Amino acid sequence: MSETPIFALQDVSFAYPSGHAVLHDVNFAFEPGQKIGLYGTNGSGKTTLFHIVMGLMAPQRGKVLFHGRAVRGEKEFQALRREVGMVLQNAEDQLFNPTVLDDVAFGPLNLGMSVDEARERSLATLKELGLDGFENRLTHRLSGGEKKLVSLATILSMQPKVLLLDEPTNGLDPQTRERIIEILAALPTARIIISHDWDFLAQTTSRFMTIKDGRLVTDVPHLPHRHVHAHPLGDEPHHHHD
Ligand SMILES: Nc1ncnc2c1ncn2[C@@H]1O[C@H](COP(=O)(O)OP(=O)(O)OP(=O)(O)O)[C@@H](O)[C@H]1O
Repeated sequence: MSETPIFALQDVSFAYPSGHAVLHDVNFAFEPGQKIGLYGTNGSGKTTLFHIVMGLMAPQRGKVLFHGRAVRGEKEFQALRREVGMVLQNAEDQLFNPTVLDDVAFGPLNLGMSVDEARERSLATLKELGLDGFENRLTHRLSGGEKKLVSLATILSMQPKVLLLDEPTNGLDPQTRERIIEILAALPTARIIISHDWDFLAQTTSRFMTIKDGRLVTDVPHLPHRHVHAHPLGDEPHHHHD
């Protein structure tokens, strides 16, 4: 192996306190530069996997590695979260400040930037996402699509090495979905994207993986766009716009 994975899961098993077992013996190493689409039926454990990587949930067995070393405790997970940014499924959960600028600058300030630097970084990020002039908008008054784009901005403003995106097109109007595709297709940042939107994944990632019966299946071929409807696996992701 040439480069140490940015993060890895080693023999990870997870069950909820209710006893509901979700992940069994998951082994996975995220190599620099990878762009992975993660699909799987509802409730298969995709979001749970993200939460374990971020240190928001602790597995009963196994560990999370960061640059090859086991992550122990909240302080070490904070270091991981400086390089791995998660965009939550529900934008409302990501936005908690009165204005867009406050939300987008929150991460950079947290990373230790000065107020001026954080402001500059935030304005540049908003501009890249086509959100010029949004800085003083009130977050709670934004449309659903605008909230989604701003929630992406709150993570991109920290310039993470890896993006974890949880169903980023879910519930979006077609225009915003297209904008998210354009943004992610142009962005070099490594990523894992959870989605049921096969066409979206084909345009924003270069390989697939899935969770089946608690096991992570990583050797899923990434088919060319035109073969979207001829996927050999039984449970191909479907489009849904609910
Ligand atoms: N706090 C919890 N307590 C008990 N069970 C939970 C809890 N959170 C999630 N689960 C269950 O664990 C399983 C995995 O959930 P998870 O959210 O990881 O699935 P997912 O693959 O992301 O699904 P979806 O596509 O619906 O978001 C589901 O059956 C879910 O109901």
